[in-house]
Parts: sequence; structure tokens; C-alpha cells
Amino acid sequence: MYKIQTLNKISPDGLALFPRDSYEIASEILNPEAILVRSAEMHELELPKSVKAIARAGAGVNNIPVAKCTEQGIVVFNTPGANANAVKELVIGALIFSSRPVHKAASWAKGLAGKGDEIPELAEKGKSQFVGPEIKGKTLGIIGLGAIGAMVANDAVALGMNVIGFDPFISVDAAWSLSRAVHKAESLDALLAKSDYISIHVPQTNDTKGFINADKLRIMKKGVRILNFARGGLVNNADMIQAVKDGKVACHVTDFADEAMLDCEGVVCLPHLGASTPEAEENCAYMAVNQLIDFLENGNIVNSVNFPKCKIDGCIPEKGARLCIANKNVPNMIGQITSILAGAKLNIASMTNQNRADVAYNLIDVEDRVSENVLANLRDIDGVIGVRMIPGGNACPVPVEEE
Ligand SMILES: NC(=O)C1=CN([C@@H]2O[C@H](COP(=O)(O)OP(=O)(O)OC[C@H]3O[C@@H](n4cnc5c(N)ncnc54)[C@H](O)[C@@H]3O)[C@@H](O)[C@H]2O)C=CC1
Ligand SMILES: O=C(O)C(=O)COP(=O)(O)O
Repeated sequence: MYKIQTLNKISPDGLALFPRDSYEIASEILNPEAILVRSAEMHELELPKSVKAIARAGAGVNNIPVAKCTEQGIVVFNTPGANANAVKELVIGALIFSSRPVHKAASWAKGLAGKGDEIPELAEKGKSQFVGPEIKGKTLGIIGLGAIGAMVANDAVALGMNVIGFDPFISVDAAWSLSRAVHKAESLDALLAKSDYISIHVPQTNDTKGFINADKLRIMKKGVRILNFARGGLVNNADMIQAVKDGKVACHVTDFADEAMLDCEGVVCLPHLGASTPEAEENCAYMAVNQLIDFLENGNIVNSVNFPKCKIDGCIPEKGARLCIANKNVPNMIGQITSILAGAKLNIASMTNQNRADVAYNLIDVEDRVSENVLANLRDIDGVIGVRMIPGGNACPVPVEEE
């Protein structure tokens, strides 16, 4: 029985993919093999030794101690692109309501309650407070052209905006998916200086934390509108509030509510709603669950943020086993591993080894079962981080959607 711990509410349709006879799923469970999470903060969490994988049903992994997981041989998955459309739709809405303050207008209109027949006239008189510019013909600068940024860029082009983007690490797939009308900004500062609207779509890392600060705000046009549907920590809130108060920023829409921001006229705070659609929640859960099943039952890794992509498509030899070995990315690891297998007279049926930064991962199919003694010898190799043996005879791998 595999034990899966859920740290957030995960779409029930996704959870239903776990075969009930071989998986136990609960929010509180002793010694889970894997954890399913959305935005729950995991940095202070003690991870039991039993944990082999964490799947983030979503994109951002800044709530997960990824470096610590890598050291412990825990594979961290996310679900690239699975909630991108949900975020994009809300960003397009926010582009419009950052200009046309429908949220303010709607609550003002609610205040007319009780005025009976006077309402139509009062509404006509009051509407001039809520005038705002159209987005057509304006320049939108998009920082980060990944799954979400690229979709926002293409739809903004369709809405008649001039779109410029900045992403020094853009993937080939994202670049192919971009409309030819999207122009490349030569630098972040060039994008900031030219944009009437700015939308942020980068992950929060040590390099990007607080990068929208007073220095960057100074470069921007007066009256700029800034949308942040990526992470609250990307923006220096005190600097942003000052810029809004000074009239430098006409509107800041953030998906990350914060005490000081909530009080600031000109800031619209949402309660992290970007991925909150049934479609996105289901897509993310499907992808995360399929990845966990494929990893736990077959050792395959796809869409990990800390381990290399590494998979064997075929079944594990029926009478044999698959060894899943994580090790430090240093010389002579394969030599030592295969020597131990040769010493135990284990014939290798197939083998693949991939590396990424400081770690490497091996999948080795052998034609006999592997004894506890051999597993212990493999674990004893200096540089080996984790060893798992999956006996053959189970069903073949389920295909997992790739990034
Ligand atoms: N509000 C919400 O509910 C959601 C928020 N997000 C946030 O949005 C972020 C982006 O999501 P996706 O587009 O799906 O991720 P993605 O990984 O497809 O795209 C991120 C892009 O940012 C680029 N990038 C990284 N560092 C950069 C830098 N310093 N300057 C410019 N570009 C840089 C990368 O090259 C990549 O193309 C996530 O990391 C997450 O924090 C994601 C989904 C839902
Ligand atoms: O996927 C992401 O990065 C998100 O921010 C979505 O978060 P959520 O799954 O809605 O808690």
C-alpha cells in the first residue's frame, strides 16, 4: 500500500486516479511515501524519511524546500502549464479592471440601495468618477514569457495591445508559441520604461525576490498599471505603496493580499485566485497524481524541478526488478553501482542515467530480484543519496504528459 499525504484540498477527480486498492490518501498519515501539495508552506515542515516525492499541483514551488529535498533524494514535481489558462483569463480581466475600475464602480452602485426611482439618475450622475482608458493601442510589458506570460502576450495582441516581453531564459517551446507581434525587450529596464501596463510572470527565487522596488518603479512611466499574478514576494510592498500614493502607479493589482496593501487606495488585492477554476484544479491534480503514480510504481521522472527527466518506457522485467538510484553528480558512480550488481550476478536488462546540476538519477532493470544485502551495499556507496527497488510483475507504466 502506498501512502499519500495531502497538505491542501486537491481536486477529488484527480485523487480518484489513485487505485484505491493500492493507495491510501489522507491529510494526516504516518510515514507517507509521497506528498501532494498546492500552496501550503513546507519550509518549516519536518519531512519524514519515508517521503520519496512531493508533487506540487500547480506551477510555483517557492513553498517547498527544494534544495533540502534534493539533498535528501526527494523528487519534487510540478505541473507546468496545467493552470496557465486560468491565470491568463484572470490577468486579462485584471488588465481591463486596472483601467476601468469596475470593482469600485460596483461597490459604489451598491451604495445606492434604498434610493428607489432615483437610482438611474444618480447612476448617470456618478459614473464620471469611474472613467478609465482603453487597453487597445497601449503597451503591455510582460516579464517572464513562460506558460502564463506567453498566453497573456498572445491574447493581449489579439485585444489590440502592443506587447513587449522580457525573458532571458525563455524556453524554445514558449518562444514558438508566441505571436510574431510580440516584441523582445532588450532589457528589463527597457521594458519598464516603455510600458503602460506591466504584468509579472516569473517564479519567486533568490534572484527575483523583491525585484520590483523603488529603483525599478522610478524607471516606469507615470500612471503605469502593474499586475502581479506571480508571487507577492516579487514586489517590495512598501515601495509599491509609496509609488501608488505618489501617483506614479495608477493601479496595482496583486493576487497576494497583504495587510498594508489592503489599506491602500489604488491597490486591488485578490486572495490568490489565479488558479482557482475547476478546470485548472482538475488539470493540475491529474498531472500531479499521474506523475506520482508513474514515479512510485515505475521510478520514472517527468516534470521534476530538481531531478533530471529520466524514464524507461517498457515494463519492469516480470521476474526481475527496477532499481531507482539517486546520487551526487560526481565521477565513477555508475562504475561502482554496476560493479556491485555484477558481483551479485545480476544481469542488467536496460539502464538509463541522467543528470541535472548536482544530482544524477539511474533506472536499472535487472533480471532477478535484488537482495536486501545488495541494496545495502548500493546505499553504502559514497555519493549515493537514495536507492529504491521496485519488483517486476506489476502493470506497465501509465503515460505521463510532458512539459
Ligand atoms: N496566481 C496564481 O494562482 C498562480 C501563480 N503562478 C506563478 O506564476 C509563475 C509563472 O508561472 P508559469 O508561467 O506557469 O511558469 P513558467 O515556468 O512556465 O514560466 C516562468 C518564466 O519566467 C522566466 N523567468 C525566470 N526568471 C526570470 C527573470 N529573472 N526575468 C524574466 N523572466 C524570468 C522563465 O524563463 C520562464 O519562461 C509561477 O512561478 C508562479 O509563481 C502560477 C500559477 C498560478
Ligand atoms: O500554481 C501556482 O503557482 C499557484 O500559485 C496556484 O496556487 P494554488 O494551487 O491555487 O494554491
